Amino acid sequence: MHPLLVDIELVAFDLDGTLIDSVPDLALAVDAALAELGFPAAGEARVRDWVGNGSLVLMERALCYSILAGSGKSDPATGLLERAHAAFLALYGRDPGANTRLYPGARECLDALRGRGFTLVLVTNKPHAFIAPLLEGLGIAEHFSLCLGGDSLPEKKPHPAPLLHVAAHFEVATGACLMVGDSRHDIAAGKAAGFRTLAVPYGYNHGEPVRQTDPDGVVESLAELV
Ligand SMILES: O=C(O)COP(=O)(O)O
Ligand SMILES: [Mg+2]
Repeated sequence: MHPLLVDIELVAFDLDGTLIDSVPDLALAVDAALAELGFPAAGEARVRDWVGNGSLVLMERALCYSILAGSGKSDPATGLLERAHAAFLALYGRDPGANTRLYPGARECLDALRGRGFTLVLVTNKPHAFIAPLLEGLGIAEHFSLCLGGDSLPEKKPHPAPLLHVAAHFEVATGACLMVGDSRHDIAAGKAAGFRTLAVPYGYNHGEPVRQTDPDGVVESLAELV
């Protein structure tokens, strides 16, 4: 077992970029939403760097890019962003898991931790409505005792509120909790909540190495954790 798990009771997992590679489906929905509004596709490589702050910010980044590329302006009107976001939610919601896969090691890690009695929770910035279809499609819904989305509480990561919420809900001291994530928002939220932090370097962190955020540990694969 990884040294970071010593004295840990609860493990909070990020979803996108940590457990699942969801960018293929996110990018399809972003590009389809942009097309509905008359903008050209942004493409998967760009979308990869825009994931991490929830769906509204994702579409804001996509619109800013599209408008900047097309006209030199970078400030989308509020109405346009609302329309783009609504289009994204509808398009992504049709089949959010069609091209989404678990990263190597993720299932083994969840199975092993669950088997050893850890409380597992999911804390993602993704809208809550998409969590169940994705987890059920991948066969990992039963592993989690609680799932929070980016719209479950007034604040989302990097704010510590979702992590403080899960620690309080299960009556576990924050020092006995570990946050596992791929982005600076996960590590910042974990540190601010008093959790131990573990980063995976293969996910989405706005194009920068997540090691720069000084997590307590880094694993190349979640299998290393167990
Ligand atoms: O939806 C996002 O922006 C990111 O979701 P995550 O918190 O699971 O990485
Ligand atoms: Mg993530």
